Amino acid sequence: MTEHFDLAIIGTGSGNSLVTPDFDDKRVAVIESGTFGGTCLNVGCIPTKMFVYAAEVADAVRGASRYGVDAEVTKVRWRDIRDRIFQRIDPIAEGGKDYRVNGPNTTAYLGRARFTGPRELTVAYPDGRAAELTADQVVIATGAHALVPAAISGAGVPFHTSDTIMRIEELPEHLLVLGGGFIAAEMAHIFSALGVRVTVIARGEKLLRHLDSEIAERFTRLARDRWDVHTDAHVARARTDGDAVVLDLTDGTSVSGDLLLVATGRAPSTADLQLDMAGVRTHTDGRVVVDQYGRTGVAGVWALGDCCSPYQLKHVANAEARAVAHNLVHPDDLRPFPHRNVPSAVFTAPQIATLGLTEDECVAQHRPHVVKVQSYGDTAYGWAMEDTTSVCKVIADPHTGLLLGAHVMGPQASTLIQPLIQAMALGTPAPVVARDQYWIHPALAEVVENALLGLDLAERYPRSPTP
Ligand SMILES: Cc1cc2nc3c(=O)[nH]c(=O)nc-3n(C[C@H](O)[C@H](O)[C@H](O)COP(=O)(O)OP(=O)(O)OC[C@H]3O[C@@H](n4cnc5c(N)ncnc54)[C@H](O)[C@@H]3O)c2cc1C
Ligand SMILES: NC(=O)c1ccc[n+]([C@@H]2O[C@H](COP(=O)([O-])OP(=O)(O)OC[C@H]3O[C@@H](n4cnc5c(N)ncnc54)[C@H](O)[C@@H]3O)[C@@H](O)[C@H]2O)c1
Repeated sequence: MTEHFDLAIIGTGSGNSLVTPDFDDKRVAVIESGTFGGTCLNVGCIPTKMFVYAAEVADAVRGASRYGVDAEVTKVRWRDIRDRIFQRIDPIAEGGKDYRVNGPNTTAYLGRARFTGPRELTVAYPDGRAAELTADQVVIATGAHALVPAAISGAGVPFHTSDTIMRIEELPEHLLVLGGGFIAAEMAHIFSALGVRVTVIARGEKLLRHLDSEIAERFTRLARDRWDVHTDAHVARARTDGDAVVLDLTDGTSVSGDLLLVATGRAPSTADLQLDMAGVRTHTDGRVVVDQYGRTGVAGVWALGDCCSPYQLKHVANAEARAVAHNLVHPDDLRPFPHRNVPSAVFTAPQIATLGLTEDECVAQHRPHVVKVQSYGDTAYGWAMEDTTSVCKVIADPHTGLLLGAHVMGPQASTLIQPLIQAMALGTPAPVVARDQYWIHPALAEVVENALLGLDLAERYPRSPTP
């Protein structure tokens, strides 16, 4: 029997938040083929950052003697670290599922959805059964999944992705990380801080190539001190040698380790949705085509998050979900996806946060710009930390004083960048941000204050009256 709903949501990551009070007296189908709560909660942002915290504690202990405090890491209890994390997360996912299964206005379909018509779906259950449903409105929120290059998947070698590596039973001695992006940098940090030897194999000439090139270069230099980093490296063949996984590289060298993590990007999970049956179009990379409001072009069919977004970031997926939640019930007052000035952070060591244009992009776009690179080490808190490598780089328009970009690499970068995110969001000129508020002395935030004051803009912005 085909059931009919007011709203059907495919995917319970950010999609789960669409069941707002607006639907209290409506019928909502929530469809999930994996673990309730999606990537961020189960295999993404949250567990990785809980591991990162443990990694930072271990690194702090190792670096303590610099401050005259002798300490050492005598043991890493991997299973305890792992279990602290998942014993907290797993019940949340389970509770989220129960809430939808037993919700007064929700029906949970725990299987894989595909379209059979514009607002018609089949859900295939793991036991082979299937259910049919229709809905007035359907939201595609199916996220993305790890991409594994054919050189690995076709070779029959054992490998992990970020979906599985956080639940392993024992730490390896030597981890190979294929990729040079977000996940590679975060996982290399976690595992090396926990005592694992790490080799990173990246096809670019530097790690984290999406960053401002000065930051990426500085980071790659620091990474080489901690990990065995192979750049410009391409896998010709993957094989096993006893218990070891071996990657033969095209330059004739080989790397070998006892565990392989593949972190080579994530593709939108849209291939098996039969979107053509609904008339929903996709980009060549598989992302659902949507307009600025999340509309697919097929009446009543929407999309949000990693399955359609140019940003694979949870704060963006959540912001898109807030827009779609509004748009579903306000067809005459649509809210756009907030895609301007999207910040991100890589929780590696050192932490990196980024916002807006890179210096290279300013040059390429012929944007007049001024730049200041402020070292943490030139501020009082930086002295306390004995910091020699961390920086806050700000880029501004010399005519308006408005920030064009900000790039912070060092401790607390993801927090330090927040006043710069606010300045860009609110359109506040850099000198105004720097001068028209207090900066607590001698807090680390003085790095940001000094970066802004160091921009060559001062003449245009005389000090405003004391607030
Ligand atoms: C290791 C890792 C670390 C990350 N760290 C961060 C971070 O620190 N900060 C940050 O901003 N972002 C981070 N991200 C990215 C972030 O997790 C994603 O951008 C975000 O979770 C995407 O949310 P979503 O709702 O679009 O998709 P998801 O959360 O992936 O939800 C999609 C859901 O749809 C389900 N599904 C898929 N297809 C079907 C189908 N056909 N039928 C039924 N259900 C289906 C899936 O099982 C999944 O549960 C990280 C990602 C990873 C992998
Ligand atoms: N802190 C965060 O916000 C955070 C953390 C993790 C993941 N994420 C999100 O998840 C996405 C996926 O992460 P990711 O690290 O897998 O992707 P990524 O795009 O950040 O990096 C992919 C890396 O793999 C390399 N690569 C791609 N194809 C390859 C191939 N065939 N062979 C060898 N190398 C190849 C790329 O050159 C790049 O270095 C990120 O783009 C990010 O949006 C965010």
